[in-house]
Amino acid sequence: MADLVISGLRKKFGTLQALDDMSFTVKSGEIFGFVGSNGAGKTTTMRIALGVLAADAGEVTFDGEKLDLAGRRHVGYMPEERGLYPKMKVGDQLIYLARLHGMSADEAQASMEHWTERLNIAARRDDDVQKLSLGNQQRVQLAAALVHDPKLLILDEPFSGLDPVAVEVMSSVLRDRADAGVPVIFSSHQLDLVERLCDRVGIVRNGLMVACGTIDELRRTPRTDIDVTVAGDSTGSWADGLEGQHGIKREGQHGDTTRLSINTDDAAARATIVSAASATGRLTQLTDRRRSLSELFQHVVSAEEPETEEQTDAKEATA
Ligand SMILES: Nc1ncnc2c1ncn2[C@@H]1O[C@H](COP(=O)(O)OP(=O)(O)OP(=O)(O)O)[C@@H](O)[C@H]1O
Repeated sequence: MADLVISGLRKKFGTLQALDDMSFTVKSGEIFGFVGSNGAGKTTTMRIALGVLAADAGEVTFDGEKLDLAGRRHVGYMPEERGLYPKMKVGDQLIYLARLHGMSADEAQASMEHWTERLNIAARRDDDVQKLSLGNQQRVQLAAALVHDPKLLILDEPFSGLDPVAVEVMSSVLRDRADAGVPVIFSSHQLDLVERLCDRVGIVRNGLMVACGTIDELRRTPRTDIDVTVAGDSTGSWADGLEGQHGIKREGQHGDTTRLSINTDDAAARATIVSAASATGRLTQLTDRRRSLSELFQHVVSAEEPETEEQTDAKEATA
């Protein structure tokens, strides 16, 4: 299996620990969404995978082999700082990049024609890159990542700044590549898009992968949100102090009907909620809420920082 495996990457910039034991796998044929707050360590991870930056520790393998210079010829990379030659024509530039990666002149020409057509920029082949709109430059940048028929795709925020049509074109290209067996990893802050497109998602915080899996796996957190609507109660206070609840949000009120969202980690809480609600008024709705990726993200990223050993020691010393 041609999987990309990132194991135990560590990277310090001065005193800043940008990556702290970053580990995850992107499987052959899947689209992996790499998300996290600004500065969480996504670009640093991708740069190390590509070899533009050296790690302090850890390794990156592809298809079971350490990803070295030879292996990197088979990677399609879209850097965060876009890297095209502004004064070169789109077609010439793509052919040049394909040739650099070892394609023959005929293969490079055919591949350039294929990708410029697929990405709807065929009419711009003879334009200098600098004359294109930013969105079209981004399409060329994706074509540059694809033109040498890579076996692995690493894309840093490929969707930022694209119009909805371009988003659809890029999404379908990534899905096709994944269907052809290519592992695809991309970073993004567009969580709706990540949720729609990705087979698996990794959420990074402070240089560490803190949650990783399919959206459904990520939803199976120990806690659930239960939406409850009760008629005959205009306060919603019936739920205050219920056993097993970790937070109550008032979602709405209409006349004497109140809707609450109760966050709970207790399997028995549902029964407690039903009996407390029924004792207050008429229970008209009770559903487990499916959290969006955006809600999961907020939950994971804003979770309390685990204490460091030093902090625990300091607390114990002052106790
Ligand atoms: N060359 C560098 N020198 C010093 N610090 C750096 C360097 N590159 C990155 N950093 C720092 O490392 C941390 C991780 O940065 P990184 O660019 O990997 O985050 P990111 O998750 O890609 O963020 P964003 O979503 O904003 O693009 C940040 O605090 C950043 O300021």
